[in-house]
Amino acid sequence: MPHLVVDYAVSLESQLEISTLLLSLDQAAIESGLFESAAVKTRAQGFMHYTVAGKPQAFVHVCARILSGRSSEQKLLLSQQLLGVLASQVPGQVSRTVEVVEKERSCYLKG
Ligand SMILES: O=C(O)C/C(=C\C=C(/O)C(=O)O)C(=O)O
Repeated sequence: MPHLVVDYAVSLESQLEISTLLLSLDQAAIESGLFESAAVKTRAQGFMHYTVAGKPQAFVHVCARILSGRSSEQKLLLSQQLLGVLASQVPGQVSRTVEVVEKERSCYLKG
């Protein structure tokens, strides 16, 4: 399954419902047209200690772990759609970042 793994500053929990954010990211991944809706997995982990540029600024980072073989354009579109969710749902002075990481198709196993 494509895995959407969200790291975030726990301070955001006072302004943001993380479960809602995960549902929106899940929806954006499906709308990218790259995945079966049943395949997308999301999870989030809050961090208490963090810095951005040496300051304790809040952050949210999404790592999309997808099977290898998509084009650069497809991966960029996915990143843009996920970042759009962060831009619309995460308020304030927050570092918002997205990356796409490929899982090697030949050794991705399911049990
Ligand atoms: O294997 C599948 O087709 C579905 C799947 C993972 C798919 C991706 O990660 C992807 O399409 O990038 C799965 O784990 O079942």
